Amino acid sequence: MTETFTDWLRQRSEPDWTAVIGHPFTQALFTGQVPADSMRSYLVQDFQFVDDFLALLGSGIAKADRYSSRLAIAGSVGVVTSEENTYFRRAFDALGVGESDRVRPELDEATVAFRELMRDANERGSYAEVLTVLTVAEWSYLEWAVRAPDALPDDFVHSEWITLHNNPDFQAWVRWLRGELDRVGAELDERERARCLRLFQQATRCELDFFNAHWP
Ligand SMILES: Cc1ncc(C[n+]2csc(CCO)c2C)c(N)n1
Repeated sequence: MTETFTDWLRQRSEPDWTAVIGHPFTQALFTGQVPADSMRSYLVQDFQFVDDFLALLGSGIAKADRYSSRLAIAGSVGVVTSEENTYFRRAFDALGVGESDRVRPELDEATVAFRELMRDANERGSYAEVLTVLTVAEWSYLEWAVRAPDALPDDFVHSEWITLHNNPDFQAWVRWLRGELDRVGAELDERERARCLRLFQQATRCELDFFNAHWP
């Protein structure tokens, strides 16, 4: 049996990985039972997270080793800057989020930690390291979202946050990201693989802390 690089990374990031993809915040989301205050603080912080994530996608485009990879990453940039963006605006309107919390909220500790990890990968990381952080963020979100039941909550703030992360285009993007990291990972030496593993574990921990920060 051949284990892929991304399987290897995930297996060594337990128990945190499983804690992220079955987090009570996501369970409550499935039934529309995340309290409005938690949903508001989570989305306000996540909007700031997405800003750094977008910068990291740019770093991936710059560092990619071939044209087809740059194109694939550029395609996902379009998603972050269109659909994702209107979701945040509409959700902020529905939740009564004021202008300052949309533009420059006070950042939680968990948001700052994640931002620092992403900025570090952006400024100093190799292509493989950038892909590692992107893969944790996208793959973990796909994994919780595909666990959603068929019947979604009525409130779009809850239901669209689920469908943004389990729709076929998003699944294809995560499949591409994993395949890309598997391809690049196969060429790495032991030291570089170990660096990716450390980053994968740290990013998974950041995901867990991010949910925990908005869950009582
Ligand atoms: C803490 C946190 N981790 C991961 C994601 C997932 N994610 C980050 S940017 C983006 C846009 C699509 O590529 C998606 C789905 C998130 N939103 N918040």
